[in-house]
Amino acid sequence: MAEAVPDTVITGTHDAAAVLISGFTHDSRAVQHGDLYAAMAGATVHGAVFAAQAAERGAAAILTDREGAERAAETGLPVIVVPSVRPVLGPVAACLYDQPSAHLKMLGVTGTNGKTTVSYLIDGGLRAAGYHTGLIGTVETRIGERAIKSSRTTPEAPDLQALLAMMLEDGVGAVAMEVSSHALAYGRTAGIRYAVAAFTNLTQDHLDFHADLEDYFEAKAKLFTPGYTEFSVVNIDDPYGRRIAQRLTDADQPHWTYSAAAEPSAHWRAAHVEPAAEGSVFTLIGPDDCRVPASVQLPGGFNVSNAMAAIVALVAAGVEPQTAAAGVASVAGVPGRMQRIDAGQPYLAVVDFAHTPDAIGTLLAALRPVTRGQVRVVIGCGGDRDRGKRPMMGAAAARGADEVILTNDNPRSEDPLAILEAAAAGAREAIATGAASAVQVIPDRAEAIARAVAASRLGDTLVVAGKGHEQGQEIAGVVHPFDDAAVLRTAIERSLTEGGASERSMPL
Ligand SMILES: CC(=O)N[C@H]1[C@@H](OP(=O)(O)OP(=O)(O)OC[C@H]2O[C@@H](n3ccc(=O)[nH]c3=O)[C@H](O)[C@@H]2O)O[C@H](CO)[C@@H](O)[C@@H]1O[C@H](C)C(=O)N[C@@H](C)C(=O)N[C@H](CCC(=O)O)C(=O)O
Ligand SMILES: Nc1ncnc2c1ncn2[C@@H]1O[C@H](COP(=O)(O)OP(=O)(O)OP(=O)(O)O)[C@@H](O)[C@H]1O
Ligand SMILES: N[C@H](CCC[C@H](N)C(=O)O)C(=O)O
Ligand SMILES: [Mg+2]
Repeated sequence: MAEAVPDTVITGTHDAAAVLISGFTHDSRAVQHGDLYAAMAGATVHGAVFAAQAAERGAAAILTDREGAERAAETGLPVIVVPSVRPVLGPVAACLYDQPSAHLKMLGVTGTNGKTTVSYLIDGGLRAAGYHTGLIGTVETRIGERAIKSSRTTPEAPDLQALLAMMLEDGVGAVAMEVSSHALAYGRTAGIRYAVAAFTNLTQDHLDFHADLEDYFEAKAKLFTPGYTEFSVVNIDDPYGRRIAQRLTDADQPHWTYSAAAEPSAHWRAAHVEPAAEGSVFTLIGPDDCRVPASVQLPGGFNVSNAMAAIVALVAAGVEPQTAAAGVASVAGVPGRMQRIDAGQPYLAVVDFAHTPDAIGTLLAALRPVTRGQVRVVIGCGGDRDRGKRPMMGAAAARGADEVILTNDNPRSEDPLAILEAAAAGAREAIATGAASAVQVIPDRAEAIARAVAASRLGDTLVVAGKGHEQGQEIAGVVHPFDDAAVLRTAIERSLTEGGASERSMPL
């Protein structure tokens, strides 16, 4: 392993060469007997502070930097000292698990919105092509039919490589995975080379982590360079996608562009798009006169774009276009994405994961044409995340919906009312400049949903946005069980039998 990492120093009283490592983790709380514990500098603490805990839990050795070396040595375990731990996590983990990704067809998806959706659609296409598949992303990790709950969109490198090793062991041949900008900035995917990577779009998010939009873009753009990916698939309806495509063209790197807006210069274009409440049917036109009848069971024009990303990525990975399209068409839904809740109510009720200004605008624009009455949205903004997007989210909601109910969405360590006020300020601004929307603030999410249900009438659309598949509401560091789909269903059922709703609300 030392050869994999330059400038490595091994210290300690043991014969390090003879130490057997059975696993690898960066979290002392997850150490199992025989693990190598990576003690790294974090934003809040240095992992070496937990070296003793790792040793107690049975760590076999510690990987750290100069700052952590002394504390690590105090455990008496062999210590491997490298200049910086994060950059070597990927290569070391890949080495310890015997380079699992080298034996897997890896397909990566990045972009602000659509990663989870496109990954599920790719998974459908891979299955149609006969692959035993792996899936890694926000909602879950799947090894064939076995699902493991995800805690991250893209796991830290030791966990990621361990998952890939489990997949290989299980006979998986191809993996669809989300690659977040955090992952690219931190090098979580180092040690993996993607056969194909797809770019969906880029709009404001995560500016708590990235210095600015340009920094966020450059993190995403890394994936479309030869060290990361062999073949790139890029949405040129998006201005940042056009920049990536231009770079690929300039560097003569293999790539395909796609456009749901039928941009003539795109390698792949959508034609004859027929949108419907249940999804869309379209024709995919590609190089060499390729014409493929395609469809996607997820409603909204943006899901035509997502379906194109998936089909084009699959074809780039060697799947026949018809098979790829059939596999994508077979995906019945993605948990918490445009998920319809039907409890017999006379209006459309949907749970969706829109939690960026662009996603909220896109979502509401997609729901308007299928709504005869009012569009009503229940939405909040996460705490300890990009503060700049909150007024933008409030404004997007006010511009797209007739009625907006602002409510809590994981306030985390922040004051919930301060977060709501930031979103409300954006909504007020939008209304002052022409948006015709009624906005109210109901901090308690279950109450907000009940109030929205009580207001809904025949032909309306009610969308509960921002939490999608999430199963918890994090308030002051405590995660309370909360499932939008279940709460919405119960509220609808109750309204159908009892009618009425709570009277408590706060004026905007
Ligand atoms: C901003 C970010 O990504 N932060 C990550 C970062 O945290 P940090 O630098 O603050 O770490 P720290 O708390 O100072 O700890 C330093 C080290 O001590 C270790 N430690 C800490 C405590 C302890 O008891 N024992 C222990 O070993 C930690 O594991 C870490 O290795 O390193 C930690 C260890 O790997 C991560 O858990 C943590 O992710 C946090 C939980 C997080 O919320 N990340 C989110 C924002 C994230 O990564 N999101 C993206 C994108 C989401 C999307 O758009 O889909 C994702 O890919 O999920
Ligand atoms: N192509 C798209 N363009 C704009 N908005 C989209 C697009 N695809 C999905 N969305 C919106 O974004 C939400 C999140 O979609 P999805 O979960 O697929 O994205 P993601 O990139 O995985 O998000 P995250 O970064 O949180 O994991 C959806 O619920 C929908 O409202
Ligand atoms: N991957 C995103 C999900 C946000 C979902 C939303 N419910 C929130 O809590 O802000 C994040 O961690 O920023
Ligand atoms: Mg995701």
